[in-house]
Formats: sequence, C-alpha cells, structure tokens
Amino acid sequence: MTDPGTNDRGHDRMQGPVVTRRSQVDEGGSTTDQRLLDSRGPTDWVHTDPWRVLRIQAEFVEGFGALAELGPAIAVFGSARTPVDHPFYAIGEEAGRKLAEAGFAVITGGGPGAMEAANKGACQAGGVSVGLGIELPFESGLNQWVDKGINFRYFFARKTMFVKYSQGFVVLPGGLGTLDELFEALTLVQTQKVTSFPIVLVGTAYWSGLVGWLRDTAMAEGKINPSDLDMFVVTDDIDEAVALMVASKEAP
Ligand SMILES: C/C(=C\CNc1ncnc2c1ncn2[C@@H]1O[C@H](COP(=O)(O)O)[C@@H](O)[C@H]1O)CO
Repeated sequence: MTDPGTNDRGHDRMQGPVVTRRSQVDEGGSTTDQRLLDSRGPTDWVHTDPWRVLRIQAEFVEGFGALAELGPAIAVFGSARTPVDHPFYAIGEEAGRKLAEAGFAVITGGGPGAMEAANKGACQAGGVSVGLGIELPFESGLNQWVDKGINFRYFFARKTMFVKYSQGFVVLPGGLGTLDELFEALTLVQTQKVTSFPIVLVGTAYWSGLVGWLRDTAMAEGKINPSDLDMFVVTDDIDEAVALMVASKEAP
C-alpha cells in the first residue's frame, strides 16, 4: 500500500497552487520556474498589445508608488527650448523657487529649458524637485536639477501623474507640448473632471494672441462659454501665480 501522501513513486507534484498525486500526476510535467528559466521561445509577444498593457500598467504602478507621498505639488510647464540666458528661464527659476518656499513640491517634465529652470529654482530653494521624463526619439534625459525622477514610455500615463499629483498648473511660454498640457488641464476643469485646479499662464505678451483668439473667435462663435475664460489667469507676476496656488490649497 502506497503512503496516502505520495504517488506511486513517492512524490507529490506541485504546479503553482495545484497539488497532484498518484494517477493525477503528469510525470513529464515541469515546474513553472523551470519553464520560465529553461526556454526562451518565440519573442513576438513583446511587441503585442496585451504585453504593452502590462507595461502601461507598470507605469501607473511605478508612478503612483513613487508619487503617492509627495505632498502638495504644483506642475510647471514650459518650453523645452527656452535658452538658459533667456528672461523666461529666470522666470522659471523664480517660479520653482517661490513655489518651493511656499511649501509645494515642483513637478516638471524633467527636460531642458523652462522645465530645467523650474527644477533648478525648486532644488536650490531646498524644495522637492520632481521630473516626469518621457522617452523621446531624441533623448535628452532628466535635467540635473531633478531630485526625484521617473521616466515614462507613454505620454498618457505621464500626463495622468501631472494632474493626479499636482494641485495646480503654472504654464510658462512654450510650444506644442506646453499647449497640449495646458489644454488637457483646461478640458479637465471645463468638464469638471478636476475641481479647484488653478491654472496660471505666465507671460502676458506671449499668451495674448492665444487668449485673444479664445475670446474673439472660439467664444464669439459659441465654441466655448464666457465662463471658460475664467478657468485661467494670465500674469507676469510670479508672486501672484504662487499666491493663487496657495489660496487654492487653503480653500475649504
Ligand atoms: C526639444 C528637446 C527636448 C525635449 N525633451 C523633453 N523632455 C521632457 N518633456 C518634454 C520634452 N519636450 C517636451 N516636453 C513636454 O512638453 C512640454 C514642453 O514642450 P514644448 O513643445 O517645448 O512647449 C513640457 O512641459 C514637457 O512636459 C531638445 O531641446
């Protein structure tokens, strides 16, 4: 008589959580670890959408994990092409510094130009300087003033992090990337996906054309409501921008 705890050859077979004995044992079976480590097999699956879904999921997991305990934060957007000696670079630094002094972590895209300026200001003021980088064909990497950086493959996962972990946006002069970030925020406020989310455009001269078009064309033609123009403030004064962020944080 065989011991009831073993099969005819004296072994339990465990495959993951499943235990088999006697007639149920597949003698030729390998363990999951063996199959993982022994064979490479075809590689096409790394280029399939189901696998990409896992990578996308991993970006959310990593992002949420890294940023969950960040505390109050403001995202600063602006051109990757702002030169270091341009007045808008100095304004970016001032924004980063004053936001840090007001107790905010500063989140940027982690790249060069206005992003670097805001990270530099925050870092030099002893604040928390965060960069959410993006994999690009022309990789520039995280700027040197980022103290906490995450590199994303997917723009949409990265954009979720900006909105989820900041309480407001400061938008410095920029191009398509900056406009994308600005209009995503405006759409989320307009559709009430986010509430009490101050958006400040810094640089009255730079933004006047866009604001004029929104008022004189988009609003005049009924494509946006007059109240939509109240979703953002345009200023040249960083103190005003920071004060709006502080007031929003303190509002009940
Ligand atoms: C153009 C160059 C580097 C680009 N590197 C970037 N790194 C991180 N984030 C970026 C980068 N480029 C754009 N972004 C995002 O868009 C916004 C700026 O875009 P814009 O078109 O320059 O206005 C910015 O806020 C980032 O989130 C080499 O110089």
